[in-house]
Amino acid sequence: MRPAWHADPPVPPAAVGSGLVTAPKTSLVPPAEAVPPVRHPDAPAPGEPIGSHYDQCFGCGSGQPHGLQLAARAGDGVNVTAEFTVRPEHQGAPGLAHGGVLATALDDTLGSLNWLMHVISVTGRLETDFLRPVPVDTVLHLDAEVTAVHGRKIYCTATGRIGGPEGPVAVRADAVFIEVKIEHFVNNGRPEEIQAAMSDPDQVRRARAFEVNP
Ligand SMILES: CCCCC/C=C\C/C=C\C/C=C\C/C=C\CCCC(=O)SCCNC(=O)CCNC(=O)[C@H](O)C(C)(C)COP(=O)(O)OP(=O)(O)OC[C@H]1O[C@@H](n2cnc3c(N)ncnc32)[C@H](O)[C@@H]1OP(=O)(O)O
Repeated sequence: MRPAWHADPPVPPAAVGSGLVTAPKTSLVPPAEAVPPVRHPDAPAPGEPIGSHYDQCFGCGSGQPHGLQLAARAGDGVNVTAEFTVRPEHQGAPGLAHGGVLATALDDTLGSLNWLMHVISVTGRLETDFLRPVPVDTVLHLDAEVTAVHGRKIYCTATGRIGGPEGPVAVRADAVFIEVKIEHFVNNGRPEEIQAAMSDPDQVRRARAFEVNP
């Protein structure tokens, strides 16, 4: 007799309801009608630290002891640089950074481009290439830039180098971020954290920085 777990006949997969799951993926190559990004007049000056958008952010928040504590600085275009030191808590294999952690470093660096355009956006697609292993204690030198904008879609790219800011590329990513309103967070975040964020004057000031967007 066949064991109970042996399905007969094979069951077809359930229909997926979400349009996003069944829709073709947005290309990471900007369409011909895309326009170059514009540096906002109130963007941080070149070299200025950008600071964290949220102190509990796993990527850049100072309130996350196991987080990446990423420190980004504005570039002179619509670009940023950042450093991340791989710590033992970031391992995937013995002595090596976890790939997901490296993807987080790229993602968060790309997220800090929001401050250069004064647009709030979230990651829609992130495609990552892992080119070299990254040992614990390595400083990952990141840079990210917006390449084009099309409607709410922000096309951007990031690299992470090891052995110095001009060292070999260990990881890279292409991404599409999607512009959202502050309500995206207020309506979707867990109420406890949203309440705490809204009662924190520093957090409110950071969110307000995005309100004026000519
Ligand atoms: C007071 C409280 C304050 C709290 C907040 C504090 C500070 C705020 C300031 C800054 C913080 C901002 C960001 C954080 C920064 C860094 C962290 C690192 C980045 C992240 O870690 S962030 C988290 C991961 N991320 C998500 O959690 C997204 C989940 N997702 C969704 O929430 C929706 O899915 C959404 C909104 C993405 C889209 O939904 P939607 O309904 O608005 O979009 P819609 O369908 O209208 O599409 C419009 C056009 O975007 C294209 N499009 C849509 N989705 C796409 C996709 N996935 N890929 C490629 N293209 C896509 C369509 O194809 C169409 O294109 P077209 O116009 O050409 O037709």
